[in-house]
Amino acid sequence: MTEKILVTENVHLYYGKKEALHGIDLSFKKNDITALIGPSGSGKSTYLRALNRMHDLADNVTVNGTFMFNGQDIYAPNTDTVSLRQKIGMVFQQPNPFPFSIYDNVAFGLRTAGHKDKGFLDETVEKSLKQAAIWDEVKDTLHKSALSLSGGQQQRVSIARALATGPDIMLLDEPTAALDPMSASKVEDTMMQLRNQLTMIIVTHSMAQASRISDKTAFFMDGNLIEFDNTKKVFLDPTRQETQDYISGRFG
Ligand SMILES: Nc1ncnc2c1ncn2[C@@H]1O[C@H](COP(=O)(O)OP(=O)(O)OP(=O)(O)O)[C@@H](O)[C@H]1O
Repeated sequence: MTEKILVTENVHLYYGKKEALHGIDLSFKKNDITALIGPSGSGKSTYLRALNRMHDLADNVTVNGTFMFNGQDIYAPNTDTVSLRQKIGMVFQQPNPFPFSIYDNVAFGLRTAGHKDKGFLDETVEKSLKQAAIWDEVKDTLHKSALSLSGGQQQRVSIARALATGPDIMLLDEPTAALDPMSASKVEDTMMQLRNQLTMIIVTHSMAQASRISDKTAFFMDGNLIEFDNTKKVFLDPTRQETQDYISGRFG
């Protein structure tokens, strides 16, 4: 049996009275990379943000449905959202380092979780920056401000920060969209290197990126999941006409 790390069923989400997701059923296999694709406004980011309860921070959002992470109910009233987000980390479109040093950025989640031991922090910061494929570029400047780095480097530091707390799942919302092509390709390489180490769910507008890096692709339209399958199948032989039209650039 294939192991599903995250199972969502019948997900409905409302912004005020407006229904943005109309009953999404989507499950993720451990260590798969899944691309969420679809036209602007189709609900990809809305769905992604529901997976680690980012909508809790807004007061007009209602989320209904089942969200099970390793058999645990993400929306159970006793869920600690800080530890949830350490296990289901997030990387955003705009690199968002804190105005601290590179080291302090990566150590941030560990310190929040109460880790103080310098040896442990040093080791984990180094390991995370290596995993995010940026160690060689920053190892001599760890105490410089993260804001002094290029956009692509900042994005890899953001990935390292998310990795430091040992997530099982990483949510990435258009992580390369704000970067120049060279930086985008480095961030994409980083994701490829993380393949098999954790489960990744990535929202992307780049069909080329989705087909290059993902195992599975989910196509969203108007708040509905239209098609979900192996990436090759979705791109080469989609079942639904809407998917075909979207990937061939007829709309979106
Ligand atoms: N904070 C919000 N308040 C009200 N409506 C919202 C909010 N955020 C998104 N929406 C609406 O929810 C729907 C889905 O938006 P969402 O951003 O999830 O789409 P998307 O597929 O990620 O789009 P894009 O590719 O442009 O990022 C859209 O109709 C959008 O206008």
